[in-house]
Amino acid sequence: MDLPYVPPTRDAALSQALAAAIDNKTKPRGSLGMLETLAQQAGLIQKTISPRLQGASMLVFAGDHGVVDEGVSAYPQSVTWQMVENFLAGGAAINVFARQNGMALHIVDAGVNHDFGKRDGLISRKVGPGTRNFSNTPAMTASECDMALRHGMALVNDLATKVNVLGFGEMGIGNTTAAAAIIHKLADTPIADCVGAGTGLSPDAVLHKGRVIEMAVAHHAHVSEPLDVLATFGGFEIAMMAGAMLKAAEQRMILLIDGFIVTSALLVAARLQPSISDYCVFCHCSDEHGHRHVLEKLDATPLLQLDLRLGEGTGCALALPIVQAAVNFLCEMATFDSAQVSVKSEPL
Ligand SMILES: O=C(O)c1ccc[n+]([C@@H]2O[C@H](COP(=O)([O-])O)[C@@H](O)[C@H]2O)c1
Ligand SMILES: Cc1cc2nc[nH]c2cc1C
Repeated sequence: MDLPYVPPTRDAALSQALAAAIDNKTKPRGSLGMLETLAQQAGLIQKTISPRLQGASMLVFAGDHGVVDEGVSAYPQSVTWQMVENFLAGGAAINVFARQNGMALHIVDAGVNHDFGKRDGLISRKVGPGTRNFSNTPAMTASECDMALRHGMALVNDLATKVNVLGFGEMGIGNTTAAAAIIHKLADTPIADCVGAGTGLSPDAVLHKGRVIEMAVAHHAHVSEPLDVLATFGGFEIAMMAGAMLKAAEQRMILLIDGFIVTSALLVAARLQPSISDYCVFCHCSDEHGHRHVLEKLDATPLLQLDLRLGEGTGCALALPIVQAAVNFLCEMATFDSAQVSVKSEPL
């Protein structure tokens, strides 16, 4: 399959022009901290010293996981479709935060084990009724994985003319187990550092979850290529996100990365197109045990630390105003010249 090419955003001359524009604003040098880094990043992504946010959308991908048969989640699989209904009714946390911050919300059925029928507001891209249990068989076939990636790319193609900021969220009971296995394989992170409580497992149950992953990884010991790892351990929502992310970066959008599961999809994309990280804002560090470790492997500095562990893209919706502030200060703040403020500090 032809995957999108994602070029690095590196541009020494533009970077210098952005730094000069940022330093000319009426503030002590560097005093807007990470907002300055974000302003630089947005400028490099959009190839301009005056980046603009045209609009922001949130894509929430839902999928089910056969590995829940091993008792790896605190909640039953039916919660996946029930939460999709909640998204459609506007009552979930992501609905509240997206509304608050003016993000259009799109809910995608990537592979939920439920027949929703034809529903207003639900984007139906069901690859199958959930993945297979990866303890004893690959979660999906190569062609299912391919289909999920393609759907993700096509969805973003349709959005690319309308918005230039895209948040990624997910819903899927069992998906922290899939994400942990992917991260272990692709970031070479020890299983113990990838496994966490997910929706709220007890410490004993977390140990059991770790053993399930250990045995599955041993069963599929020969698997190592990113797309094979994705097909063997992933979920339809994770694969669709990976495709969507690659297309979004190709289209030079700003990608808002949520928590543990979204980062596992990004890791797959980054193993295929390493420069994709240039386009990513890592919105928060999740309370899920492994997130900190994978962020470190990606050399990513998360914007927020709020002890969230919900998913749904909630971290993206909460971080969006910070990204907006970064772009706004660069475009709207007065310069030392225009405001006639002295550039040099007084000698002490
Ligand atoms: O985003 C995160 O960091 C995160 C951390 C823990 C849990 N979740 C959410 O919880 C669900 C997966 O948890 P689990 O225990 O069923 O694997 C799934 O719907 C995720 O959106 C999300
Ligand atoms: C209720 C509930 C809501 C969620 N949202 C994302 N993952 C979730 C898991 C549960 C269990």
